[in-house]
Amino acid sequence: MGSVDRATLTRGGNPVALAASGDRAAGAVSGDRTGGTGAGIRALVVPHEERIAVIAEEQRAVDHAYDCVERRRLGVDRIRSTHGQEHPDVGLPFVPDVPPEFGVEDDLGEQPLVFMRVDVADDPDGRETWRIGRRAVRDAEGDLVVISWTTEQAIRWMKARASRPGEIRLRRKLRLHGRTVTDYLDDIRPRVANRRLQEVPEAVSPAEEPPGENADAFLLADLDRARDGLMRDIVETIQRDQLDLVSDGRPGVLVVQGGPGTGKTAVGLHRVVWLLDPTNRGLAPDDVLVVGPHRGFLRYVSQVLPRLGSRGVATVEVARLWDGEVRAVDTPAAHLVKSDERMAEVLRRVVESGIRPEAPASHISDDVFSTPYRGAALTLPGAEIEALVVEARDSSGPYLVRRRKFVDTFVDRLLSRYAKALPGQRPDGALRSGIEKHGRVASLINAVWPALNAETILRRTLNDPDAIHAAAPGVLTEQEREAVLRPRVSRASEEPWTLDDLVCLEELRHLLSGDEPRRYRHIVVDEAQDLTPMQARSIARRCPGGSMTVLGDLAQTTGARQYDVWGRLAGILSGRDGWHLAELAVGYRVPDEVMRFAAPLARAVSLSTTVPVSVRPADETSLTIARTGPERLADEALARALDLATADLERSRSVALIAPDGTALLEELERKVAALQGTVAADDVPPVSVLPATMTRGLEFDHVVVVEPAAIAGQGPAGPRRLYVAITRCTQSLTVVHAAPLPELLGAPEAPALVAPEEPATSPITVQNGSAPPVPEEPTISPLIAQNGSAPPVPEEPTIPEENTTMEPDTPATDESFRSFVSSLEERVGADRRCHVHEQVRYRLIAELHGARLVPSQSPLADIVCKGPRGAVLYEVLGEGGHTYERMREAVLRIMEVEHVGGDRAEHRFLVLPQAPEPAWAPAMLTTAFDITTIWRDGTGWAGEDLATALGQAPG
Ligand SMILES: Nc1ncnc2c1ncn2[C@@H]1O[C@H](COP(=O)(O)OP(=O)(O)OP(=O)(O)O)[C@@H](O)[C@H]1O
Repeated sequence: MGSVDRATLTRGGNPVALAASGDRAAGAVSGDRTGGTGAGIRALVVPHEERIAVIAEEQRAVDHAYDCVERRRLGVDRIRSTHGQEHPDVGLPFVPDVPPEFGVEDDLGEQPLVFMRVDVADDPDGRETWRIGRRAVRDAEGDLVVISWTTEQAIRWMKARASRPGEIRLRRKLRLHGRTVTDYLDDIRPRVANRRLQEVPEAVSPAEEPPGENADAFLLADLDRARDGLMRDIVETIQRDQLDLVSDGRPGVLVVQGGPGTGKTAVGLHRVVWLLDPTNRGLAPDDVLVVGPHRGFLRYVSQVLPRLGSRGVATVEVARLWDGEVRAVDTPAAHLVKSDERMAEVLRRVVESGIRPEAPASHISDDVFSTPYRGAALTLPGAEIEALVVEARDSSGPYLVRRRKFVDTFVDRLLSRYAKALPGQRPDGALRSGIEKHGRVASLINAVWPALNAETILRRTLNDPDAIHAAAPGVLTEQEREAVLRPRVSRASEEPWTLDDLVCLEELRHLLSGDEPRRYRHIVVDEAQDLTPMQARSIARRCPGGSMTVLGDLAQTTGARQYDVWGRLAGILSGRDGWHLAELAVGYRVPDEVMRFAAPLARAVSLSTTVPVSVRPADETSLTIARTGPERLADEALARALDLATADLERSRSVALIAPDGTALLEELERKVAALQGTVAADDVPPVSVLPATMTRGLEFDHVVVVEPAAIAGQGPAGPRRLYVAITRCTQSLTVVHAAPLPELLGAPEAPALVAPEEPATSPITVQNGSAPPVPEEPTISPLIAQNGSAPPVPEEPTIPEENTTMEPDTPATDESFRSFVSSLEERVGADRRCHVHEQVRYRLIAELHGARLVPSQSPLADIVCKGPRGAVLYEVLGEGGHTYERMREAVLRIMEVEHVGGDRAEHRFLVLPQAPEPAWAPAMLTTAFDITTIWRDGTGWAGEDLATALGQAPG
């Protein structure tokens, strides 16, 4: 037997590495590092020559694919040259798979053309082996050599589970460096062991692996690569749940909720490519619009679509969707009113109030409008004019279209009376037009139905208290009306238009003339949690078909407005096909340690969202908290950023310094970095960016240094959410440098397990270089963090109201043993809550109960208690692996202990499991024996007995 290169581990039944050649990919694999359960470990020993032979075979196939590309390129060049300079591309439509702008190699950049091989049994096309790549490639006979990853067939194969491979006999992931195959990984293999492979029988659970559990060596290596400030596509390592959303074929709006780094942006961009594929929706590039939060974000994602072969898709920064220049910023109060969809009603009323059916007295005498005109009179009774106005007003259509209707009928009536009075006159177009332009006629028209423009109306609404007060009754409160008023400026050109004003102006143009902005067949909106309702209305107008992909995270809202659930925004955005919500729950960016550090803050800022489980292995260098004096903040942060930027000798690592917006600290950092960059040659400039916290949405860096988080969190109601965004931008490490105490939800100063009050926390800066003054009063850094940078255990969640806790413990203070019992129980409950799965399930249920308009609460002992329409309910939640009978029995005991301490028994008691129980008879057993009911997570919903009671639904 040949030499052994690498063993393969399986997680959840999937082999995760095979025969890697000692590079980082395979080196990254271990059951522990990927957080796996260790179940089903299969050792697979691959002889060296076997590996060489496989790589050689794959290399031949890859070379052939590139040869075909080259052949096609020559063919295209030939066609172009035969059609002359003027119409070089006229014959190209007849060449299969030619991208709109030919040049596959250039489009791909460094990305490999081919990344997967699939062998199938009983293939209807009569072939056994297929290769999947970023583009389709055909050979000289027109046969497919590589199929595009976007085809239905490729997606089905990429999504297949190792435990249910279907027709797949072999699925081989390929790793290439340029055009060279360097490695491969077979994650579905022939069932019959190859005679050259020796397989140790596996003990694999047939249960499907939870999301993220199939993280393989290629994925982990990919996540570890240095970030150069530009996003890359993820087709080679895309995960099943992500691919499901990319290829979701349902009509309507698809809302993708997901915590930081769960791949929402990646999913949105890959979905665009999927939609453009002629075998899927076949949209043209200019049918699609991608809306991003800011220019930096658009730059960051700019390479992804071209690399995937999709050029010509418009991308736009959200604020640029509306015509006009933003000259000012609204006060928070004005912003909240003007961006609310009630503003659309106010504007509608302002516009309609322009129509005044009763002609003013100056135009009417003796109830008749009459004016001399070329030897006769133009006359019409006032009542008739009023009827014409009312009729046009009550018809459908925009203001100016209805005005035209009125003008036409009014002039027609004048004309016909006039023609009768002067029989020699021909009622032709010239006469008609003359009558319409006649001064008194035009003046009456303008008096009853003025020709308005959007700017004039909005200025009046915002400057004139009478206008807004007249339009707002029943829609805006007195205070809200006051909030939008601003002093009048004398010239329209000086009006301080804000972004919300520009959105209102578009709404007004729509009301006035029916003006439609450019329309698209599909719109992707990223960071959509920050859209205002008025912006959402306007975006919906751009997509009358209601086909959109809406990506966001409610916990990352950085604007003044926060949505508890997606329903409100999605309802505005969607059309007749409605909307669907999907959630991504696995994080691919942020290291586990940093995510845990951020988790309490995430839960505090949005109860309804799931904190992602990080697929990136824990690493004790991922998190550093450092305290220094206020005068040294900038220097200390910069020193740390530079250290990080230059620490990795093998590759350049990107670093972001994130500071509170609009502060002297931010300016100081910007100045210092600019000065530094001015002093070194371009090649030596460390890749350090300085960013205000509000400009970090959607971005990522290898290392992030967040400076003075308390100041970020303190910047208005959105501050804590901005801080959450800032601390979740890193792929390698987060450093927090602070002078002020850390915000409670980060440092958790009062969490007893973390703080040793008698021991002043030591700043690592002080310890390391002695440069910072000691800060003896520092109460916020846990010794745990200061010593090893690891994240604290998740502290007790303080945000859920405690009222309604019918089973609040009532400890008899005199009974020492009872107290010890209670504290041991609390400890066990606390330990459970440090399990991600436990907390995911628990918060999901809490969100569900809030959705049912109940007020769930928790205590140090009870996971959830809730007074529902069917009485008080106590829930005991189980974490990872909690679906076994043994764990369920333990949980029953826990319920009894909790009730014993509370001295009360709930009317309903539920066990809440993360997945379906095994064995299936367990719930019935527990109901019969203990009167405890079991429910569990089932995909994105719930299953089990008596769900109506469990989910707080009213009887009947
Ligand atoms: N399946 C995957 N394989 C490799 N990398 C992935 C995968 N999924 C996501 N990533 C990487 O994780 C990082 C985060 O992805 P992305 O920016 O799409 O997340 P997000 O959910 O939009 O994050 P945020 O909400 O913080 O903006 C990116 O570097 C992306 O390339």
